[in-house]
Amino acid sequence: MASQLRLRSALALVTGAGSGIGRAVSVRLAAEGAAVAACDLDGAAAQETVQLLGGPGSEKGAPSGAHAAFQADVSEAETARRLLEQVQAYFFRPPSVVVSCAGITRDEFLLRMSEDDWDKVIAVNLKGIFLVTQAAAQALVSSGCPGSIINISSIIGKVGNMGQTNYAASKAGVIGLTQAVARELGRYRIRCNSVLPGFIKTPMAQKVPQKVLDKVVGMIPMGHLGDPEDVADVVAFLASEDSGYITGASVEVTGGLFM
Ligand SMILES: CCCCCCCCCCCCC[C@@H](O)CC(=O)SCCNC(=O)CCNC(=O)[C@H](O)C(C)(C)COP(=O)(O)OP(=O)(O)OC[C@H]1O[C@@H](n2cnc3c(N)ncnc32)[C@H](O)[C@@H]1OP(=O)(O)O
Ligand SMILES: NC(=O)c1ccc[n+]([C@@H]2O[C@H](COP(=O)([O-])OP(=O)(O)OC[C@H]3O[C@@H](n4cnc5c(N)ncnc54)[C@H](O)[C@@H]3O)[C@@H](O)[C@H]2O)c1
Repeated sequence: MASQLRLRSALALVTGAGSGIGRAVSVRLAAEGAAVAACDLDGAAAQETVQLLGGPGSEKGAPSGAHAAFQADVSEAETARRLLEQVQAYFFRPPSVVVSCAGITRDEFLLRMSEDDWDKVIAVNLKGIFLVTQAAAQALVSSGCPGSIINISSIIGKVGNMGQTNYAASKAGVIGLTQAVARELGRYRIRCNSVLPGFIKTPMAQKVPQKVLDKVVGMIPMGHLGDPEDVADVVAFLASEDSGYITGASVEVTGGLFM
C-alpha cells in the first residue's frame, strides 16, 4: 500500500461508494490524502463509507468537512447534474478525480432477457457513466482544472459472459466511451482510463450460482478471486500523477483471468 500522500490536493468523486469496489476506492483515496465525495443510490451506505474515512492522509476520525456523502441515481440526467452542483457547492471546487463504480447486474440468458433488464443495466452502467463524466468534465473544463477520470468496466466487457448480454454490452461501451473521452479531453489535461476487474469478492459477485463460481476459480491463473482493494490499488495509481502520461487505457485487474 502506498505510504506517500500523492493525492493530498485532490477532491475525488466516487460513485457506487456505498459498497464493494467503490467503498474500497474511497478508503484508499482518502488514505492517500484525497478529500472524498462518496456518492451512492443508497445514501445511508454512502454515509457509512464516509464514517470509515480518516482525515486526508490520517487514520484518525475525519475532521468535519474532510469528506461528504451524497445520494444520487447516476442513471438520471437531472440527479447526475445536481450531484456535481452539490459537490462543488460543498467543496468549493470541481472534483479533480472522478471514479465511476456505480453498477448493477440483471443476469438472464438472451432467450429470456426482458427489455427492462436490458434497459436498466445500460442506464446505470453506461448512461450513468456518460452523465457523470459529462457533468464532471464540463465543470473541470470551465474552471481550467486538470483531472483524472476512471471508469470501472469489467473483463466481461472484453470477452462477454453467458447470462450477461446486457452487462457485457454496457461494459464494452464503457471502454469505448473512455477512449473517446480520452481523445477529446487530453487537450484540457484531463485523462480518462478504464479499469477491467475480474471476479472480485463483493455483494455483486455473490449472486453468481456456486456451480459457476466453482468453474471460474479454476480458470484464474493466480488461483483465487480478487479483493476490492486490488482494484483500489490500480485506481489510486490512475488517479495520481504517477500515471500522468496514461490516458485511454484499459487496465485489467483479473488475476490473469481471460488475459
Ligand atoms: C467454462 C466455464 C466458464 C465460466 C466463466 C464464468 C465467468 C464469470 C467471470 C465473471 C468475472 C467478472 C464479473 C463481474 O463483472 C461482476 C459480475 O458480473 S458477477 C455476475 C456474473 N454473472 C454470471 O456469470 C451469470 C451467472 N449465471 C446466472 O446467474 C444464471 O445461470 C442465469 C443466467 C440467471 C440463468 O439461471 P438459470 O437458473 O436459468 O440457469 P442455471 O443457473 O442453472 O445455468 C444453466 C447452465 O448454464 C451454466 N451457466 C450459467 N451461467 C454461466 C456462465 N456465466 N458461464 C458458464 N456457464 C454458465 C450453468 O453452470 C448451468 O450449467 P449446467 O446445465 O451444466 O448445470
Ligand atoms: N465484483 C466484481 O466481480 C466486479 C467485476 C468487474 C466489474 N465490477 C464493477 O465494479 C463496480 C462496483 O461493483 P461492486 O462489485 O462493488 O458491486 P456492489 O453491488 O458491491 O456496489 C455497487 C454500488 O453501486 C450502487 N449503485 C447501483 N446503482 C446505482 C445508481 N443508479 N446510482 C448510484 N449508485 C448506484 C449500489 O448501491 C452499490 O453500492 C460495478 O460497476 C461493477 O459492474 C465488479
